[in-house]
Amino acid sequence: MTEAVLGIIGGSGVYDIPGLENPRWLPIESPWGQPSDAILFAEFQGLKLRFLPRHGRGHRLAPNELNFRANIDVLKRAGVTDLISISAVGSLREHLAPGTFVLPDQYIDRTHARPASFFGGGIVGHVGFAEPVSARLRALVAKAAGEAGVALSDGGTLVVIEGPQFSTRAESEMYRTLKADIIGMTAMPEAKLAREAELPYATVAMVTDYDAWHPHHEAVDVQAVVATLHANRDKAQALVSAIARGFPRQVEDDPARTALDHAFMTAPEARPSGLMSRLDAVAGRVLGNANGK
Ligand SMILES: CSC[C@H]1O[C@H](OP(=O)(O)O)[C@H](O)[C@@H]1O
Ligand SMILES: Nc1ncnc2[nH]cnc12
Repeated sequence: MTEAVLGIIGGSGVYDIPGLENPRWLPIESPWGQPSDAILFAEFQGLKLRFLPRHGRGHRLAPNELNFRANIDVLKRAGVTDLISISAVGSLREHLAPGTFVLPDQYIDRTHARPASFFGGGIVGHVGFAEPVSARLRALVAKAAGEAGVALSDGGTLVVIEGPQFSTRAESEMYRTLKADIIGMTAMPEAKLAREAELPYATVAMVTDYDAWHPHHEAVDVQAVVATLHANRDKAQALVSAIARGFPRQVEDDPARTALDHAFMTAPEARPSGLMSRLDAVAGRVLGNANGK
């Protein structure tokens, strides 16, 4: 049996997790460049937790400046076995009012200027992504929300835009016609890279605004987002605590853990050794490590 290590990526407004045991911020180096910040190592009732503030402490990095590959790589190096990501999102549906939590089960990727894969440059790999969210993690989060008394809408499609600007009204209306339910700027390529790193992944989204489509609500601005984040801070913390309390202490089966079993096209003898060592944390299980293990 392997011990579970829960990774949490904190989004806008979430730069720390209070109430953890033995917290220590440890910088971790990555061959993929600079991650957003050091990782907060801690425990919670016997569960190992690793927390990374996506935009860095003090919110120094814009969504389009994030080094998503380094972030996923360092979380994997920190021993994370399961990854829950927290995001502030806009609502594209009347019934998803600000303050609502949503657990999307699908994404639409509208980002276009971010490195979105660990593979390429001599090692070609393709992972399946039809079901981008771990159904097991979603069920755990939904159960935790029930226990914490936090209302949560389970399922839905999150469209991810490049940002950092919010959408035009026409774009916002177009995303509604694409059947997207919520809109954000960071779940892609994060979710893709988590899958390539064989990490089960789920987004916990908190609705902060009605984006730009709603006839009776002002178009989104940062002030509105921050106000909703502050007003719902206690709920968000209660949800995170309940997730950690109920999280299994041992690793459970998940299809994401074997995502790389049949992913690589490149013949073993054609794989560049420099790239193999760069992939040691992400894909060492199937590629072997730099020492040829
Ligand atoms: C401050 S609103 C825009 C900003 O908030 C969201 O970030 P995160 O997903 O990290 O919570 C959104 O994606 C944008 O980056
Ligand atoms: N309306 C919106 N669009 C994109 N990202 C967001 N994050 C919070 N609200 C958002």
